Amino acid sequence: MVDIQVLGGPVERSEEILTPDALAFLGELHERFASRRDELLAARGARRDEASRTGRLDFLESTREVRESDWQVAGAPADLRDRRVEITGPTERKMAINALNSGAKVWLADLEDANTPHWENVVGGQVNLADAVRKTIAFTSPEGKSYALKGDKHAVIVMRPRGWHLDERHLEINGKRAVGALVDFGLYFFHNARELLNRGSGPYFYLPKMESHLEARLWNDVFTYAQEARDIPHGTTRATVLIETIPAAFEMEEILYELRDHMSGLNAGRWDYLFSIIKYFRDAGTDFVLPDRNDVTMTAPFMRAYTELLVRTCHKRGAFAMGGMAAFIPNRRDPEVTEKALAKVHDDKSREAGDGFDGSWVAHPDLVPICDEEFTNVLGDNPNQLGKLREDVSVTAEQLLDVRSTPGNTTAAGLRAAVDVGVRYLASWLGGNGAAAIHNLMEDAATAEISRSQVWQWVRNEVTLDTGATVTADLVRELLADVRQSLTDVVPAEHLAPAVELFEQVALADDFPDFLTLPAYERI
Ligand SMILES: CC(=O)SCCNC(=O)CCNC(=O)[C@H](O)C(C)(C)COP(=O)(O)OP(=O)(O)OC[C@H]1O[C@@H](n2cnc3c(N)ncnc32)[C@H](O)[C@@H]1OP(=O)(O)O
Ligand SMILES: O=CC(=O)O
Ligand SMILES: [Mg+2]
Repeated sequence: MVDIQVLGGPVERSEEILTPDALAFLGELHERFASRRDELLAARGARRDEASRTGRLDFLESTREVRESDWQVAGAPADLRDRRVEITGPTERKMAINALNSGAKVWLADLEDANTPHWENVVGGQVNLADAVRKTIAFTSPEGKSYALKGDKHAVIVMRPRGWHLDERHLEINGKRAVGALVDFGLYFFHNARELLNRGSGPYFYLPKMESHLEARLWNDVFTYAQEARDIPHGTTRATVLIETIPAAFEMEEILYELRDHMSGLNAGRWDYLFSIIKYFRDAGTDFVLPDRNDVTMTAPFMRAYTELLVRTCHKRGAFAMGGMAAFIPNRRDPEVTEKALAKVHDDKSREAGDGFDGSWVAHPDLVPICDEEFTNVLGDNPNQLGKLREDVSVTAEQLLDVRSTPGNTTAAGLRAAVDVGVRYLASWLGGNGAAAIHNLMEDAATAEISRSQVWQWVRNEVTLDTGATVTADLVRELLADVRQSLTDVVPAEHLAPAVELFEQVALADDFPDFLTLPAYERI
């Protein structure tokens, strides 16, 4: 008998989500899969240490057969054949309605990078998703503005659960914290899979931050079990996997293969990818030092290698290739900011469409028409460009790892920006907002990881700035004090002090903390 304890406080309508049957389903998932999750997390560390020591990663010899044999992933379900524009965002009620009404083909309903896993967000997000699936979702803002779904065409919901590394401490299963990914997946699947199928859609997921095909195999086994247990036809659950860690870039084909019955595509999650490179090669010396974050664009040679390989690999296997997030966001009160953001997003989406991606992401409803236009320019009447095989592309391990050729500078302004943005974002995250507009850019857990890991990397490598100063822990502490002072009237006091402490912890610890959300979670 599985012992399940709900330790989280009351959340409105939680009794509709945390039903005895739903909790029993979570218990079954944990009995079958939680220990495998633990083993896979342990394996990550060993591989990372080796890569960090040698500065090398390569395609796996043990899976050569998978790369060289002939196979295809399952065909796309009808409502995922055209994914030219996808809007991402947290599952907060008003934003959920705005996303569904935005004109995007897909809403990536995010319980991950854009979400603080406060218990209210975890359970409240599931309430909102259940209403969104049933199209009953409505909301009245404190100012009295009413929100409801408009018309009869809404974005298809693709939910993103937490990555494998995060636990859910408000649920204990057999005396241990629950696995965040299984909680998010399990509750959504339990309450919505059948309903979605009855409505001509299905339980669709974005799967984040995986580091190997064995982690994809675990997801595939979870899907297979969940379908059997809930009497849902095999293969109706679908995954789009984010290739957003450097080891996963070496296992794209293997990941597609593991999930082939449930596969929808791969996505180029550029922000976590950059973070992962810093993390993986943290002790591999100056060859992996990245310049200022703003200098690292998608045209850097190693980023071109990654995205080109992703399109080539997906289309060879019949899977969708999905583009990533340009962080520039419009500001309805500032036309100049908006004009700049629209131009940047045009460029980004135009390059992705030209490269062969089948669609891409935007962070804001006002960007939906830009992405739509750029993809429609290339797709015309076709729903996707799976037929564009990109046989011209051939990418080597050296090209994927060629960080050294990235043009850019390491500047004092870049260092200060990393500290400033990192602290502001952590304060927002602690306050319950996992996505925030900061200096006209979208910031979320992935971009914040870059800020803090870049500071860590520059200290570790004693990087010289444009001013001639060397980056040291003391210099960063001085900056942190200065940034803290400058934010006293900007950031609520209750979040500022913990955000500063947390930033210092994740940017200056001797041993690189794996994820900033791990220590941050202990503070909420
Ligand atoms: C690296 C990655 O993983 S990227 C994916 C994860 N990140 C995300 O999903 C971030 C998504 N974007 C957002 O969360 C938001 O756009 C933010 C936080 C960056 C900016 O939000 P705001 O400051 O509220 O923007 P703004 O004031 O311009 O919003 C205008 C309207 O658009 C809505 N809106 C803005 N972004 C979104 C969105 N992504 N989805 C739905 N509605 C949105 C707002 O709710 C607001 O609605 P209202 O007029 O009815 O009040
Ligand atoms: O999840 C997306 C990313 O860029 O990270
Ligand atoms: Mg990410």
